[in-house]
Amino acid sequence: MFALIAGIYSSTIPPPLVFLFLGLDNSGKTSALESLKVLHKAPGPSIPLNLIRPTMGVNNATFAINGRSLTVYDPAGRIEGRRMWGGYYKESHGILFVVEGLSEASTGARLEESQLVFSTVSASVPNKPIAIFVNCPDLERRSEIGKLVTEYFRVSFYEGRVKVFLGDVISGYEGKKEGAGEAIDWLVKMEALGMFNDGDDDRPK
Ligand SMILES: Nc1nc2c(ncn2[C@@H]2O[C@H](COP(=O)(O)OP(=O)(O)OP(=O)(O)O)[C@@H](O)[C@H]2O)c(=O)[nH]1
Ligand SMILES: [Mg+2]
Repeated sequence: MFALIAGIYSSTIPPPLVFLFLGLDNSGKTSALESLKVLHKAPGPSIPLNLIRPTMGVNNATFAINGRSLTVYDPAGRIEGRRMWGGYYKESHGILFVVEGLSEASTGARLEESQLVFSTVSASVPNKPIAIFVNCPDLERRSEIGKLVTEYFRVSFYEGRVKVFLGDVISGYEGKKEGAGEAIDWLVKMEALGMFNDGDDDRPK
């Protein structure tokens, strides 16, 4: 009887959504994750911004947004770490791609490398939503850098599958839904609407 009730109960609870945080090393993936844990009151401690170190391997966290449970994987962004990214594509419902929007990092080789990595990721997951979070603490230059990334990453080419969000991670730590917070809400909404669902049967529904 207990097994029957437990079975009925578990069949009414949707499995967690899975989101993958990608982007170059030092772009702010782990900071974004930790700020989202604060914003959404995730169980357990969150790491303060000044104690976050480069990721070796993969971080993960599970928390809820509007009652829907979600799991985030946050792998290392270094070149060696990028090799493991592909192992998470299939089970992911969407991707949050972080671009470092510091003035000096948003031009030249770093932006070029970020765009190249982004285009490889978007080609590898052709039917899943990708939120680009431009992590730009410089409020005055934020919209200019956001426009630059939008054009350079050819966001309009993706016809709604890719969307840019501007902000920094401090706002999440302060409980404000801006940048990464809005990006993750958009990913949840895209999944709820069944947008860009590639019908991958192995992925949790
Ligand atoms: N002040 C400030 N510092 C930030 C912000 N975002 C990231 N940082 C800092 O930037 C550094 C790199 O951030 P991480 O979150 O470790 O970057 P990552 O993308 O996870 O890097 P890897 O783990 O190496 O792939 C950390 O020292 C953060 O404290 C921000 O919005 N404001
Ligand atoms: Mg990290």
